[in-house]
Formats: sequence, C-alpha cells, structure tokens
Amino acid sequence: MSSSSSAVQLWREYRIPLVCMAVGIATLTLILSSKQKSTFTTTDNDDDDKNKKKNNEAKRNPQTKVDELVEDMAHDPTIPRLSPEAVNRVLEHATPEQKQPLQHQGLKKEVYRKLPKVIRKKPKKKQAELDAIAAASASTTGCCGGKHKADGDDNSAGCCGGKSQNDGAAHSCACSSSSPATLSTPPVLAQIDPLLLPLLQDPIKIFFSTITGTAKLFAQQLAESATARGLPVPKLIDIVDYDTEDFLTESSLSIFILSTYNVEGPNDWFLKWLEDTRFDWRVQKESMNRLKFSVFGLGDSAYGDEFCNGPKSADKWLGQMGAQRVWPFGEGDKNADQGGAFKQWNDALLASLLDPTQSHVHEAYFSSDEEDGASASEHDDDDEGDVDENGDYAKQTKEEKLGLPTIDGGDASEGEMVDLEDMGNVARKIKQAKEDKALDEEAFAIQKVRAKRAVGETKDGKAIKPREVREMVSPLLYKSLTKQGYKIIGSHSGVKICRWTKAALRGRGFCYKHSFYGIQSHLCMETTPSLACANKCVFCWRHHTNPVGTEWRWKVDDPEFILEGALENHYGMLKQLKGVPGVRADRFVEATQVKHCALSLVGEPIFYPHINEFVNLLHKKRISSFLVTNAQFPDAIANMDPVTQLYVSVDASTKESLKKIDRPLFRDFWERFLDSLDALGKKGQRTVYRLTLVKDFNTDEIANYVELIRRGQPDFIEVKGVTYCGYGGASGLTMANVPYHAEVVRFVELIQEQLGPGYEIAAEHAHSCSILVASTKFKKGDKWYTHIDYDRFFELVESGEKFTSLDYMAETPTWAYFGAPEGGFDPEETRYFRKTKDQRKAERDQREEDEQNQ
Ligand SMILES: Cc1cc2nc3c(=O)[nH]c(=O)nc-3n(C[C@H](O)[C@H](O)[C@H](O)COP(=O)(O)O)c2cc1C
Ligand code: SF4
Repeated sequence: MSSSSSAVQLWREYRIPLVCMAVGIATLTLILSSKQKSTFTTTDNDDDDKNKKKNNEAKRNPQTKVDELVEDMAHDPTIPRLSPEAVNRVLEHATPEQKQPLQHQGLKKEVYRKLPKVIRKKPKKKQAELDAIAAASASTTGCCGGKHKADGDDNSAGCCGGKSQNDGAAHSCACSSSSPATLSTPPVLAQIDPLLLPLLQDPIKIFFSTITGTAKLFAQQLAESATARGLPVPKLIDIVDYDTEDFLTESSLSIFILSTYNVEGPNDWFLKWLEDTRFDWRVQKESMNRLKFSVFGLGDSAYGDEFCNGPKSADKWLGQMGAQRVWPFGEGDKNADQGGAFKQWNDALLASLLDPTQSHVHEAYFSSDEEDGASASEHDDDDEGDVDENGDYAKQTKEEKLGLPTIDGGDASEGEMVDLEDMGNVARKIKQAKEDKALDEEAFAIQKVRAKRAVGETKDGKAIKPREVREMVSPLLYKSLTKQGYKIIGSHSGVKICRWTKAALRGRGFCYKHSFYGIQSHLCMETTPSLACANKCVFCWRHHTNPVGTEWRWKVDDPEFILEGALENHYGMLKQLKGVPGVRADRFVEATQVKHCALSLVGEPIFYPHINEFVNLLHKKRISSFLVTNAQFPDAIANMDPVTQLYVSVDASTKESLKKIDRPLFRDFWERFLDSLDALGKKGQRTVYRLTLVKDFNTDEIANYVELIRRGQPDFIEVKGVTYCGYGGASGLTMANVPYHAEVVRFVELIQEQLGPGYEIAAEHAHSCSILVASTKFKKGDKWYTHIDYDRFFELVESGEKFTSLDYMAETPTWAYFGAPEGGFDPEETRYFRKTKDQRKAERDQREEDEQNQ
C-alpha cells in the first residue's frame, strides 16, 4: 500500500474519534478562554489581544470559534501530530495531565509549567520551517487539490499537505468530509513525537565510561546539544558511580556512551552485572522494560573482532532484558573520524527524539529485542514446582524438574555432589545444558577479552566514595532466592534445608561429613551470614543470583538476629517434612535440636563483618561450626576466632586456572589466594583444603597442588569430583568433565605419592565420590582419628585456653575407611536405590500378572 493510501486508510478509521477530540478540545478551550480571566497566560501580549478578539467573536458565533481553533491547531507546532498509534502510546504512558495531550492550553498555569519546556515553547522559527516544508510540497496538490488551504496560506498544498494525492485509489481525506471542523483538520508537523512526551518529563541520563576522557567529552557534547534543543538539562553519570541494581527500576531515557577496553576498565562492573542479569534465568525476562536507552560505543578498529565488543554487548543485553531502544547502536572508531561519527549519531538521535516525522524509526526501534535463545525467565513459566511459602517440598521444585541441585543443595560440597541415585536426571540435564551453553558461549567469548577492575576502586586506584548504604538482598533477588527454597534472614543471610538432612530423617544415609567427621545430617543446619561473595565460580549454578563485591557495602544485621532467624527458619522448614513418607519419628525429634552448622551454603561467610560474634554464638549454643571460605580474604582468615573446622576452597592450583574457574573479582586474586593458604597454616585448629576436580581443567595439576598443600599444611584434604549441574555456565562444563570415582582415587593416590610421608588416604564416601586425605597426625597405630569430639571442642573453647586440632579428635569407624566394603556408607542406614523406569514397569507387569493368576 502506498503511504498516501495508508494515511487515508488511517484517517478513515480514526476520523471520528479525532474529530470528536478536536471538537471537545475546542469547546473546552472556548469555555476556559471565555472566563473573565484566562487561566492560560503567555508572555506574548499580542497573542492575548488576538485571543480576546477571538473570544468575543466566538461568543457571537460559536461555530466560527471552532473553525478558528481547529485552524489554529493545524498550524500550532506545539500540538503533536496524532497518529492513532501515537495517541494510544501516549495514553498508555501519560500522566493524568498528559492524558489530555491536546488540552494543555487550557491547563492551569502551574500544571502547564510542569510540562517539558519543549512542549510549552512556541518556536516561531520552527513555524517558518514548517512553511518551508509546506512550500516545498506546493508543487503537488493534495486530495483536495489545494482547495482547503488555511486563510492566507497561498503556498501549502491544501489540508493534507499533498500527502493524500490522488493515486487513483479510492480514498477520502479530511477535505472530502462535509463537516467544517473536519475539513480543516490536516495532519500537522509537531515539534516532538508524542511517543516521547512522557519520557522527556525527566531529564535524560547520560552514562559514560572512560579512561582517557573521550567518552566523557562526548557525553558533555550530547548534554549541550540536548539542552540547546530545549530538552531538560541531562544528568551526566560516570558508570562506575551508579549502582547497577538501580537499572532494574530506572525509567528515564538513558544514553550510554561507553569506551572499550580489553584490560581492566570502567565498564567491567557494569557489563559483568548486565551479563549476569541477562543470563540469570531467575530474573524476569522483561526486568528492564522501564528503561529507554541508546548506546554509543567508542573503540579502535585496530582491535579487530574486539572492536567495540563491550558496548555492543551492552546494547544487545539491554534490549534482551526488555529495555526499549530509542535509537540504534552507534560506534566511533579511534582509528577513523571518531568525533565526526559521534556528532552524526548525536544529531540523529536528538533529531529522532524531537521530530515526529521519524516516528516510523521509533516504531522500528522503540521496542525490546527478541530473545535470541532461551529467555532469562523461560523456566519461570511453570510455577508448579516452586517451593511454596510454607516450604512444601512435596511438590517438585523447578530445579528438580531441570535436574539441578535444589533444596538438596547442601553446602558448596554436599549440594554439588553427584547423587548417583539421581543419575536418571542426567539426560534432561544434558539437554538443558546444551541449550544454556550455546547462549553463554558467545557472551563468554566476549567476556574473555575483558579484564576485571577491582570493584570499589576508581581507575586511579582510589576508593570510590561510599554510596548510600543499602540492603544486599534486593526485592528482585529476594524473590528469586525464596523461589529456590532459600529462607532469607534480614537483609544478607540465608538458610536452606540440605537434601542429606531429608535423607537422614528417613534413615537413608548421611552426607560425607558423617563418614569423615561424625556429623549426622539431620542435626545439621546449613546457613550463611553473607549471600554475597567475591567470586563467580564457573561450576556454581547459583552465581547468577548472588550479589558480588570485594568490600562490604551493604547494611549489616546483628549476629543474634541472624542466628535466631536461621534457627527459626530451619525448624520451620523441618516441620514441613513431618508428613513426608518415611520420615522417622526418632530422627524428627532429634532434628529439633541443631548440633552442627555448615557455614557454606552460598556466598562468602567470612565476608560478614561480625563473623566472629556469630561463630561464638553458635558455640555458646553448643553448635559446631564448619566454615568454608573462598580464599580471597586472608586478613579475615587470620582474624578468625577458633571454629570447629575451617575450610579453604582450593578450586585450582595455578593462577591461570584459578582465574578461569573461580572468575574472581579481585585484581590481586592470586596473591590473596596464596596469603589465605598461609593464614590457614598458622591457625592451629582443624583446617581443610577442599579440592573439586574438574576433568581437563585441573586434574593434571598434581605437582602444583602438592606445592599448595605444603604451603598451607592443612590437617585434611577433601577431594571430590565436580558435580555436573546440567548447566555448564560460561565454563562449558559437560558430563565429560565429571571424573569417575576411579579417576578421583587415582588423582588422590598421585597426590599422596608426591607428598610423601605425612599424609595418607584415610576415608571415603563413595556415594558422593569424595575422598579424605589426612595428616598422619590423626592416625594412631592403624586407627584413624578423623572424627571430632564435639563436647571436648566446646569445653576447649569455653576454657579460653589455646588448643590444637589434636585436642578434640575422635576415632573414625572402620566402615568409613578408604577401601572398606561399605564405601563410607553407615551400615546402620538403609541404602536407597531409586528405581528405573524399566524396573517400575517390570514390577507393575508382574503385579498385573499375579492379579490375573489369582
Ligand atoms: C589499553 C587499551 C585497550 C583497548 N582495548 C580496546 C578493545 O578491546 N576494543 C576496542 O574497540 N578498543 C579498544 N581500545 C580503544 C579505546 O576504546 C578507544 O581509544 C576509546 O576511544 C577510548 O575512550 P576513552 O577516552 O573514553 O577512554 C583500547 C584502548 C586502550 C588504551
Ligand atoms: S564462591 Fe560464590 S560463586 Fe563460587 S561457588 Fe560459592 S557462592 Fe558460588
């Protein structure tokens, strides 16, 4: 369809409401303007005089007044053109005042003044431009053949400005109507697209990221040119000074002017956050739909494929999260005319915002992007499996459906252990992983070229001035975590029931800590006083949800409050399990008294500023403390009061592989890691290295591990194979990266060989593919003493005397020994094997056969 005939079509469809609207406005204006004192004032006295004359005339002849008003409107550039789509959009977004977009001339002065300047202003100069446009089209006559021109307008092409030329197609334009009002209602060029009226109420925000200052300069240029065009003065914001979480509620028109750096740069934090939010399937797909944006990237084409890659990703991810792009991505090449490219983009952006003739461009860009793969929230569609507010686990959780670890999460260790009984989920996991992996690959490829900037520091290494203290768990994160079965305590702590707790309640065995240290899982509470941490380990399926940071910048909750809250929630969740088939009454009663606390659920517990008070409170209640840290806070390790067992996660043994696996935020992560091991070596109490083997990532680094073990001299080394969660994240992990038990055993044997005397393989928990290497300090004769005398530990703590790990050890049962036929499974427990589909079918067939034979 030609543009003229489509305009006619639109006019046909919408002429009645438009006419009604125009008449209504005219009448309203008439009433208002006929009041003794007009509510609308302009600074133009001549205009006032004219208005008075017109009003008097209107009193005599109302119809003339209507004609005049409509005529006025036709040439009033302050009145936006009203395409039906635009009317709808405006009504959708507008404030109550704006819902009467044509009536602002009748608004009270103070309300009128609140409208953006650009709408209020009557740019006389623009009128001349409009006339020029009209003159340019005078060579063509519109559908009316130029008959219905405004009085005194000899140049224009009639009411339709020549738009609705007779193309042979049947059409009716305004002038074909018999009504005088409609006759003079031509489409009018306006000064601003009504689509953007609501947006421009607030000043535009211009975010920039820069090292050498160009992006800032461009941001200033944009601000100046926007102001010169009558827009409210924009706000300039350095991206490092803005709290990224606020983008989720940001609704202003935000322009991003971002430079590209393949070294540590000011964009890193923003891009990292954006990427994580984009790929977090727990975050709503349209989480940024209030934001309107456009991105300009600064780069250097000499970087080849990496040219402007960060800004490009930002543009893509913003769009994918529902933010509305008002103008296409622009880029400026340092190697070419960067300034010129920016100016061109800058002018085009502003022109598009202010020129309604660009509406078609908005139609194309004023929309969020199609997802290019699995959506961030696609898994949220089925709520059926969510753990409900009451912690009802009888339903299948979302993660269970996906084959991900869930309420059985366990601590960083338990949760990640492959439950061999769950191997039936593997096929589903693989399918899911493939889909998710494809999505992440591209993102990770980009991320690889970006280095990390230490968050909390400016480019000069100066500390960023503290922002307003806020809660760590934002409402969005709260929703996401509680959906996963976490109970949130206060503003930064969490508690969750581990799958082994449930298994223990049903007499189906305990986790590896039972074999190694004598912990019964139903007496154990898993919690963390800090949901935030300073790493984003690739094998952590939770990392998309967790807040991260290198310094505590959130509100701090009181340790008593956290502990009481954790216990209360833990007991509350246990209560929900009362009715689960198979729960043993004796175990259920025992479970009402927590005896152990695993401080390792998620995040970095040692990050919590009052971690010592928290641990001491546990001990006062005679609850043991197993604290796992990620080896990034050596000072906190050194300052840590005695805990029952202090762990350090040793996820890799070289700087390169640690960076690859843990994806630390700290620039000096390797030094921090080594310092943490040194600090651990000086503790004196029970210390443990936790090694997670990822085949083809870190299984060949025997010699390096041996060196690290010698450095920190831990009492124990727990070695386990990585769990395949069904989602390799950015790492691209697959089932092929999960080592077999025999491979883990071989790795441990090699470690022991190279370590020489001093360490031996002590125990195993074959069920979760975990092996314990212990210092021979814990072996007396041929008996191992890896278990813990918990009562003795509390006595030692209460005594205030110095003590060592040897002062509270206890004998290990032989069924837990490495190589024992029980494989570390307590013979008192009932081993539960999940039936396969075939087994269930065979049983059913057998039953049916028996029934038939009866
Ligand atoms: C150390 C360094 C690394 C850079 N890395 C990239 C890159 O990976 N991709 C790219 O397109 N430009 C890269 N650039 C070019 C800058 O993005 C470009 O010079 C830009 O104009 C700088 O903007 P600014 O002055 O606002 O910091 C790099 C420049 C430097 C100095
Ligand atoms: S350190 Fe952080 S990212 Fe790594 S496993 Fe723990 S919670 Fe996840």
